[in-house]
Amino acid sequence: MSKQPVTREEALEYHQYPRAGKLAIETTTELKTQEDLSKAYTPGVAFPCLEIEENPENAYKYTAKRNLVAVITNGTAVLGLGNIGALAAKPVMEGKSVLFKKFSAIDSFDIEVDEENPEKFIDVCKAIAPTFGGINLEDIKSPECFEIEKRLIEELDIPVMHDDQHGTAIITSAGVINACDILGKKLEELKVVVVGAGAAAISCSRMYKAIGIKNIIMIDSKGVCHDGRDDLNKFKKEFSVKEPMTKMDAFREADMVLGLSRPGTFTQEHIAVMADEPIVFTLANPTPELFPDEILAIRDKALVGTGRSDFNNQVNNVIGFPFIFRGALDVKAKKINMAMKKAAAYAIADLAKKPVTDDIKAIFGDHITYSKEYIIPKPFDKRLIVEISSAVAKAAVESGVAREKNYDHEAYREQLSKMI
Ligand SMILES: O=C([O-])CC(=O)C(=O)O
Ligand SMILES: [Mg+2]
Repeated sequence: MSKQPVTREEALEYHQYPRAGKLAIETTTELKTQEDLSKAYTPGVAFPCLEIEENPENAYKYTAKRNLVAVITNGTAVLGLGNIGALAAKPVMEGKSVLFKKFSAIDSFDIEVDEENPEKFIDVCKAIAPTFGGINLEDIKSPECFEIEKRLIEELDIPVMHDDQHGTAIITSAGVINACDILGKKLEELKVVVVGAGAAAISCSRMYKAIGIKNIIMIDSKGVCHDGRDDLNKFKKEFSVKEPMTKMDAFREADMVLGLSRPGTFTQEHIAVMADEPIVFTLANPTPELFPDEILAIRDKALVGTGRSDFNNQVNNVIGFPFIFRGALDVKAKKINMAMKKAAAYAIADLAKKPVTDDIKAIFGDHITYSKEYIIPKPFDKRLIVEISSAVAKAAVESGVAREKNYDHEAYREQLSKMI
């Protein structure tokens, strides 16, 4: 049984009115008089141009670069919809831009690049990079996404993050840390089945290892990734198990399944053979691998999370990218590194343990407390920006990737608390 709280008609209407799309551009300076015009445009505009020519750092002072992120895709792996192309990906990218603006006051352009060739795509990103303070890569298929991100990180001096990899890894790490805490399971003893072997799956599995999980079995569209297979790319090989086994074997007594694939890749029969109080994250978007009611019908003690806004435990990268970039931009970080990602994951996990604020209770009801039904903060929690962005900024400063030399943690937290 599937729940469809948002209808197609409602969603289409939302996108069509009051005007087509979800974004517009606004100006930040006055432009009323002839004098304003002379400052904003020629001749006055030449002065900041020359300042920047002399010292590129001045772009952070005289242009919108400092608070501007590009949301870039080529449309090759959009949500769980697959390769729907650059143009059809535009609503998702506009959506990400809206989230940047609403949740962390970051301006962004959505950029849909009709180019599947990784080298050419990298060239496009590098060529437009001067405009931006950061680049959020989105919905680019694997394995190409790994090389694209790696090269851009190496070759650009602004933070570049492929959100489907690291955003998802950070959030699901926070989720699994808290799920284990609540269920009394230990990360080191957890048996985890990862269904899907794309960008998010690989990145989550890497981060799970970094937080102490040892037993991971990865399943792609052909079955369990094991050493006897000759069709695995080097990323899947990182997680291949020694001996062949069936999907059902993989699920037997597993403590957790992380679904990052598409609807129907595992079923109630698989959930039925999992360990006591299984952790089930069905994160395919928009339609999960299995719906929560289908999971709970067969295992009423399961701890369930989806990627969607309409169920408990929304394990979605919206909790991460707006705040991670906020912290990175504010200390003019050159990169987003593992120290910053881990800091974000623990900040998210810790926030869920604190009592929720009245405005969250007003939306979701008084019952919202740290429990199986609430392991991850809600996207509308105003404390997210303070906790995550400050944790990321501090980690950037401490790990030596920040350009900002006078970072004051308490003052920054204070500033963040007034931002949204
Ligand atoms: O857009 C979302 O809800 C999460 C995401 O990045 C994806 O599914 O690709
Ligand atoms: Mg995505």
